[in-house]
Amino acid sequence: MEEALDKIAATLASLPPVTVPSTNALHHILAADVHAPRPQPPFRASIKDGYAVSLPLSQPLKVTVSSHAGASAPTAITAGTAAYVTTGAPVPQGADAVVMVENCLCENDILTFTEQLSLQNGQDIRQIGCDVAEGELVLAKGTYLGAAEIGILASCGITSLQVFDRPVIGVLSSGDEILDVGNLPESMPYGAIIDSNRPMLLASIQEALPFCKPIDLGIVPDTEHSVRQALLAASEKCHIVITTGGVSMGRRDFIKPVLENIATVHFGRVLMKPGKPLTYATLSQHRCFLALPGNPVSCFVCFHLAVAVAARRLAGRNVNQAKGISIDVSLGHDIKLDKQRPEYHRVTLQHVHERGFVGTSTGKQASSRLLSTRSADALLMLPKGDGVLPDGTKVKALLLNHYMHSGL
Ligand SMILES: Nc1nc2c(c(=O)[nH]1)N[C@H]1C(S)=C(S)[C@@H](COP(=O)(O)OP(=O)(O)OC[C@H]3O[C@@H](n4cnc5c(N)ncnc54)[C@H](O)[C@@H]3O)O[C@H]1N2
Ligand code: MOO
Repeated sequence: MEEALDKIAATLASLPPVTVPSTNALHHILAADVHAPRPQPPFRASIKDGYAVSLPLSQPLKVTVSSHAGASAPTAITAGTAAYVTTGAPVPQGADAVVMVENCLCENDILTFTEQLSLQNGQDIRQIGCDVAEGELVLAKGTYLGAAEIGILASCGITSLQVFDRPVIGVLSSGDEILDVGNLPESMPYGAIIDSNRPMLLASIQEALPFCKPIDLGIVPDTEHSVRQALLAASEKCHIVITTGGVSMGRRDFIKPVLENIATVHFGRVLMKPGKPLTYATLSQHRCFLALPGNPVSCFVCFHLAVAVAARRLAGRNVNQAKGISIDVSLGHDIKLDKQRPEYHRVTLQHVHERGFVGTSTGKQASSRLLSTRSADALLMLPKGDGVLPDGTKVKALLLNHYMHSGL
């Protein structure tokens, strides 16, 4: 599987940069460094509600100036005078420190102090540029733009910026037996199956890859002609086309032969459980197909492994970041290994004192049993082998909905 993921990461590249208004920048990845056009604060600002004074301190002082947040530049103070200042307000020239109101007594604009004060030069004053210097690099190329970054852009007064275009991912189900859940007949025909893959994958894109745009491509019947037409049409409007079903060895499994005909197939089988028939093909370094097995759980697992890598790569992540985040998890109970294939076992995670993250299996791991994905937080990456891994064994686990900032 590692090799397959490396292949996906190596054959795709970031989509071209586009300019977007910063109000639409959420979930994008920055395509160019952003520098602060002005310092913050842009003027010396008071940290407290109080009185700006010059040093050395004397008393009483005459309060000659009042400076509020948002006011225009206040008049300078001179020896023997002070300025009333609110938090965030400009500190007048001539002032060296601010004394907070709790330490002051002011009657008829005559200011005295309630205790002996030893003030440092600059005390309770934010100097110009102390938060952000003019020209400072505030967001580097490659940064994922979440809520915090949107705030930083606004605080710098940046209204448009260069980001990598968002990958468009189309989801197509295949199979004569597959029915749309929104359009079910009164009585279900014999052999019919409700399409759970498409709703699950469209939701997974929104949940795990919020930087992508999902497109519902519906259901295609099992004929070579319709599969071919559907894939060609989909590839015109999508960067990634996900298909589900029809990718194994059956007589009506047309996805693979069609892909071989219209694209470059890089692999058509992977030693993994579930997901063995996973197939990957490209049209260019910006357009690809990921043909996922029809079994619902295989679909779920292949999405979090293969589709996620492709999407992160197109969205601007480098080869290493595209692979997602795995953490050490301690098994909460014995787990039997598969003799033939490395397995991606669905677990919930709890953080337990002195044990760290403990993984508990979601139960029977059959690739048809979608309940094995219920509430799953991670995929344990189990090696193939004989026997069981005992309770407490440390195993790597891929986080399913992990932290965007540390690698997406
Ligand atoms: N002779 C072999 N047969 C199979 C092999 C093999 O190596 N040799 N591999 C098996 C493995 S592993 C898998 S996984 C499946 C994958 O088969 P397909 O991708 O061709 O999927 P289908 O046959 O179309 O469907 C499999 C299963 O999933 C149900 N399904 C399909 N689409 C949906 C959907 N949208 N929503 C819900 N359920 C869906 C379908 O009804 C079938 O039950 O192949 C094995 N066979
Ligand atoms: O690999 Mo299949 O995906 O066992 O069900």
